[in-house]
Amino acid sequence: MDLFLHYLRMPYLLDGVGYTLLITVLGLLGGLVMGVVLAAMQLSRFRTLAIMARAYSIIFRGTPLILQMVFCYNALPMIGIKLSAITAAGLALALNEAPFIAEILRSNVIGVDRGQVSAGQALGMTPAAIMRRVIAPQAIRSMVPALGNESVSALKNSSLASVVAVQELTLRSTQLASATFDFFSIFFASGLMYLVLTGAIAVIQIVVEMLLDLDRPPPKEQLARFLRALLPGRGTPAPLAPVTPPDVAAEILDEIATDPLPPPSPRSGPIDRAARARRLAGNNAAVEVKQLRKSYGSQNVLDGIDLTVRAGEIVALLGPSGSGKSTLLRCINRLEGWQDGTIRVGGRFLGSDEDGRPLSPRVTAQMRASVGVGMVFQQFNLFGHLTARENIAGPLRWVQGLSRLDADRRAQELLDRVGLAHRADALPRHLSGGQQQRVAIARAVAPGPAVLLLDEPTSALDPELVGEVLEVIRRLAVEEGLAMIISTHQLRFAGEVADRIVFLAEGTVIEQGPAEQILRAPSHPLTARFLSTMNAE
Ligand SMILES: Nc1ncnc2c1ncn2[C@@H]1O[C@H](COP(=O)(O)OP(=O)(O)OP(=O)(O)O)[C@@H](O)[C@H]1O
Repeated sequence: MDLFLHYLRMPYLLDGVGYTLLITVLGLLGGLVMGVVLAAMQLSRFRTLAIMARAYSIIFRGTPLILQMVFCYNALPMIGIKLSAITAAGLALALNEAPFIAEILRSNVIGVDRGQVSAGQALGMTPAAIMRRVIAPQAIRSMVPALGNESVSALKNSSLASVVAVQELTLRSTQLASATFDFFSIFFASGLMYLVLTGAIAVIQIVVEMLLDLDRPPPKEQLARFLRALLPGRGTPAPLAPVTPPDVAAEILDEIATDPLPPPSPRSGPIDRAARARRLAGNNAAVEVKQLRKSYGSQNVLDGIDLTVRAGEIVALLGPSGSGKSTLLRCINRLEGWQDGTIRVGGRFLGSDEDGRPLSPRVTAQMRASVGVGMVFQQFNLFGHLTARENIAGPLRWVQGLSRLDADRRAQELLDRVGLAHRADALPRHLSGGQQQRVAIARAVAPGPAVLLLDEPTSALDPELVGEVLEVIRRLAVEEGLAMIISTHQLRFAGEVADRIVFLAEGTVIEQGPAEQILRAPSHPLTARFLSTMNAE
């Protein structure tokens, strides 16, 4: 035991720990920088960059680290690059770690829900803003455990630096053991030193995970949890965690509790359809679709669509599943490209110049914001790491440039109008589907768009939640006089709010006209069949 303690304190071995740490840090930092570059190359739109990054990964993941160390130390001098043993070992470790770290980064980036990316685009966020505000914060949270693993593995791999005579812990332990024949005590002591280092990495990982935990309890509770994690089974026994965490309980209570909408504004009342139609006829076109053709491979999805929606007009898109309603809405917002035809929103070609040449994603995003087109998605697509308030206020700051105070004020006002002021600090996953969609509608309306596109906003909801969402659409969009194109299967709602119904089948408009007329007396047999099926359900 004395010998073991003696080796534990021995400066010769402790210096070895220093070298081990130095190589590990060099390898991890270098690997992280190169990993970010490799991941960016693989995710880039340029195929050549992606292929180069992939080739690098194949080479450096597929060859042993020990060979890479020898190569950096012994072969590089032949082409005039002479490195010290420590630098060569650090470089080799970095070159080897880079593809592994790149894969961790890449898989976590592509793992972020694509719907949130579409929502960011629809809000006018540039690709860089989406990466910084939406993807990175969520990807970083989920990559911490894998990076923790990678750090431990790098620390252990640093022992291979002994092959180029770096005086790290393993080399010094073996040298000492060969000289003293005290194998057991020396290797036991150096093993414990490695354990302390990997334990430190585990502690750092726990702390980072706790700091990034979105459901983080107050700091006091956090400290207690940290101590419990550090000292399992020591000290006062921790009270049993409640079976139902407070947030989940709040969520369940919230589902049960009614959160009534505020009373409707005095503006809502019976509509004089004829007067409204006359007024709308004189308005400018908010959306103009001409001869739009879109196909996925050999499948024609939109086949020569013509559609004009005037400012303030509400158009309901009806049609069987697969008729192309969502695709049409996504094309209007330039979330999709198309093969032929033109689309103007607010008189401008969204995403292309006057000659039809496509603009960059960044310029398209800025155009979306300046034209004023918002979108509500079937799957809500709220940013999962942000509270209800931040989901609304964030884009107002990042895209519209509002101050934090003004953005928060506007978000709170809208949450109030959709009856969710009391849930402003809740994360999307703690809200019911109906509540999430109400926040999503408030978020789309917040910048004051001229055109609002709604892609089956109630079809992912349980029947009892549909009514509250339709009521919010009525209050926030209909009463505000936005031009609206809503794809829906809610015939009654369409009849109540839409000025016009456009019926789509197999990518073509087969019938359109005043909502009342289409719903009461459709002229096309396909429309009639669709309506009778829907009414029967
Ligand atoms: N990214 C895609 N790749 C290939 N095919 C697609 C893609 N998106 C849509 N489609 C196809 O295009 C057609 C139209 O789809 P779309 O979602 O626009 O229809 P929809 O009328 O909105 O249907 P639903 O009411 O079920 O949502 C479908 O046949 C669908 O399979």
